[in-house]
Amino acid sequence: MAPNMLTSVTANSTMGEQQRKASSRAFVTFLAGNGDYIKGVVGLAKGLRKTKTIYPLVVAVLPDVPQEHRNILKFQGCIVKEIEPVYPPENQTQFAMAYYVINYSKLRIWEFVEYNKMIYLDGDIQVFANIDHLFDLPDNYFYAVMDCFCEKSWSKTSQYKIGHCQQCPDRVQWKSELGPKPPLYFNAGMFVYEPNLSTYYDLLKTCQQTEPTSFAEQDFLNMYFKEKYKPIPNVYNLVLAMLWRHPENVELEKVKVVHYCAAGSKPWRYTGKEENMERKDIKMLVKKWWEIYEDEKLDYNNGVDCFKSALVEIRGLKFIRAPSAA
Ligand SMILES: O=c1ccn([C@@H]2O[C@H](COP(=O)(O)OP(=O)(O)O[C@H]3O[C@H](CO)[C@H](O)[C@H](O)[C@H]3O)[C@@H](O)[C@H]2O)c(=O)[nH]1
Ligand SMILES: O[C@H]1[C@H](O)[C@@H](O)[C@H](O)[C@@H](O)[C@H]1O
Ligand SMILES: [Mn+2]
Repeated sequence: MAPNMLTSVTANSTMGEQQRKASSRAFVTFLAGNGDYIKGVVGLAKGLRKTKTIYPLVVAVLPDVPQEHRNILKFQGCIVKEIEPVYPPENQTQFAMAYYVINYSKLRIWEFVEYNKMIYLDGDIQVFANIDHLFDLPDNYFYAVMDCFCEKSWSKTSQYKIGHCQQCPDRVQWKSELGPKPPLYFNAGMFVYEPNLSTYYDLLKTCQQTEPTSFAEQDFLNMYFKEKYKPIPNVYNLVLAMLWRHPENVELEKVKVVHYCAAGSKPWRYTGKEENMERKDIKMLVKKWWEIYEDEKLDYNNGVDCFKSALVEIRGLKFIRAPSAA
């Protein structure tokens, strides 16, 4: 007898509850341009599937993402939503990376009010263990992982210049002559938030009244949400530089979410030549990303999965596993 049997069950409250939650929550990522970040997003979609999340992945795409790439995303089960770019006010700022200017467009994800709660993940993130429980954190906060200030990308900041990092605040303490101690600062590659139209309009308005700075929308979001920010453990967004800057703060075997943001660490561009990239732990994490990206079993199976979800949606049907040898 076939191991998987389709069995009709009356929708019970647990299932109804599950479906209600699943339709009001989603992961969301952001894609711009026709370059290779599409690979990151495909890898992320497959990684999330591997964790057996019950939530979909929405991809907010800028108009410059080609149709062919949008089709690949749909084929991977993603919900593709086009957003308009957001431009910051003009000034002379040199962003830490010139392309960070496009990241202001991320502010559009507050507009996705068909969802009550979302988890934003950068395209250069991989999720190795289920994080659905983060959707159950109390509402009205902004949850994210604290950043590290020790890499060269921070060289223009006072923190970097004096050697102060919030990951080990006692090594070099903040100097009061530099002004009041800055509030905790999060990395904006991963956060839990609630879409909301009044927040959305206010974000856009405030953004237009705020001078752009090195870390673009990441600096802006830190400023905007400083009262609502609640740090969560770094297992939910391991910024790779933590491995060599603050190894005492990392328990690698417990890490659920890896952010390949260090220079040279994007798995689809990895050569191993840049500083720190020859490390064993980095090689291992890059390999793990590739194993997910190349695993065909993790591709969204249009034939079977679409059929299953349509039935569950329409008829309240549920799949149960029949005894293997009846
Ligand atoms: O050509 C590009 C460049 C970026 N992205 C998207 O934008 C995200 C952010 O870019 P990076 O991941 O390269 O940026 P970092 O991780 O170095 O940057 C960090 O700082 C940035 C400051 O703008 C953002 O806040 C970003 O989310 C945060 O993780 C990518 O993951 C990807 O989803 C694209 O789609 N195409
Ligand atoms: O957004 C940046 C980026 O990801 C950098 O690579 C990293 O050095 C930073 O800590 C982070 O804030
Ligand atoms: Mn990133």
